[in-house]
Amino acid sequence: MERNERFLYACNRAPVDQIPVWYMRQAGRYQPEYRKIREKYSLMEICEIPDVCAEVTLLPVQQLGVDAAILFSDIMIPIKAMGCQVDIKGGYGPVIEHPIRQMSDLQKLRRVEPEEDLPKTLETIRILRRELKVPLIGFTGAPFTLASYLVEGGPSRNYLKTKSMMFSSPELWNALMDRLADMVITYARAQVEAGAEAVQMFDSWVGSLSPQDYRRYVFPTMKRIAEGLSDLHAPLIYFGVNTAELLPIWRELSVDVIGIDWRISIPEARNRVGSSFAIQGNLDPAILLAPWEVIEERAKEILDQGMEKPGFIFNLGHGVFPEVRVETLQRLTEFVHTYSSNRLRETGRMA
Ligand SMILES: O=C(O)CCc1c2[nH]c(c1CC(=O)O)Cc1[nH]c(c(CC(=O)O)c1CCC(=O)O)Cc1[nH]c(c(CC(=O)O)c1CCC(=O)O)Cc1[nH]c(c(CCC(=O)O)c1CC(=O)O)C2
Repeated sequence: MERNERFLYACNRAPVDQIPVWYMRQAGRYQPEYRKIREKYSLMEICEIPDVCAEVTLLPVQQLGVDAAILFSDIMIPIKAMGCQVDIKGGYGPVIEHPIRQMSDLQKLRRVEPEEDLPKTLETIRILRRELKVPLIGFTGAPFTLASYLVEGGPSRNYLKTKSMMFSSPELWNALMDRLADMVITYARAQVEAGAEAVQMFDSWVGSLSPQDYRRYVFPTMKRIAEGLSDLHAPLIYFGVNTAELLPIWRELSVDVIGIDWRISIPEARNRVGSSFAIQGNLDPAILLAPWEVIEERAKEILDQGMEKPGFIFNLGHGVFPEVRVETLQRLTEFVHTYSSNRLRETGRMA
């Protein structure tokens, strides 16, 4: 089986000869080469220069030998394209100059026309499609997580302003979610048309909601997005942090892959979502700072559980920390491939 096939086979729950692996934030600050590029350009500038953005995206594919590339971008890039002033402050995160707090603020978020509003992103994808030997994953933030930045004005611990809007002004909340959902659908589709072969929706902070509130305030929007993208010929991955209690609801969404963090085991995640999804995850990224023996033991555990059923993609439970060494991820990638191909062969489950 070719290196370029494994990731998409696993997304579709088809048997593979070794477990595919990629890492959230696989291009970024932990790489000396990225830090060097950042001396010259800001994150936003990298995303605006297709050659540089493609180079940054390609770097971990060449360096680590992962089975998929993820477009180098940020969840806030399309928000900027919607006309909202966004700045990304180093070591802090996205900052919104005029947060969305009332109905009239929604005018700041116009409908996106990707070919006009995000031409550099689409051009980057077209370059990557020509240069990559593995599939390219496009991505977008999901409405709750995007709304949390838009309403809070920046990163938050408790999402108090976001939840206040949700609970106290449901009409405004629904209008905001609707507008973001339209963007997600249009943007995901444009990325696939430009050459992305899968799309991951980052709902990083949705685990801050109870299952009842997720059901009431977020699920209808996610259902509309998943249905709106059901004709996309590219697997849809839905990821969030701390979502163990939400998985029984995610079961009702027509996505292909569910991304989980380290707070739930793979067998338990499979119990909760059922057998019609592939699973992606879920090494605690903090473990990458531990001695290799610890990393290997945990990776083995995850692979043994993941390989129990077809449809498993090795990843972290969240993004790579800037403190991680490149060599650690190189060694881990090699380990995932060799250990899983040996085990799949021994157990007769190899494609
Ligand atoms: O804590 C917060 O709320 C702010 C987080 C933050 C965001 N952009 C940011 C920061 C500052 C920072 O990472 O230090 C700013 C940001 N985005 C990114 C980087 C590069 C890096 O982490 O070293 C950085 C650091 C900026 C820098 O270079 O100085 C790039 C980025 N954003 C994102 C991705 C997609 C991915 O993870 O694979 C990627 C990487 C794509 C790739 O590997 O090619 C998506 C993103 N941006 C963001 C979020 C929200 C949640 C989170 O960060 O964990 C998410 C989704 C997620 O990771 O769960 C918001």
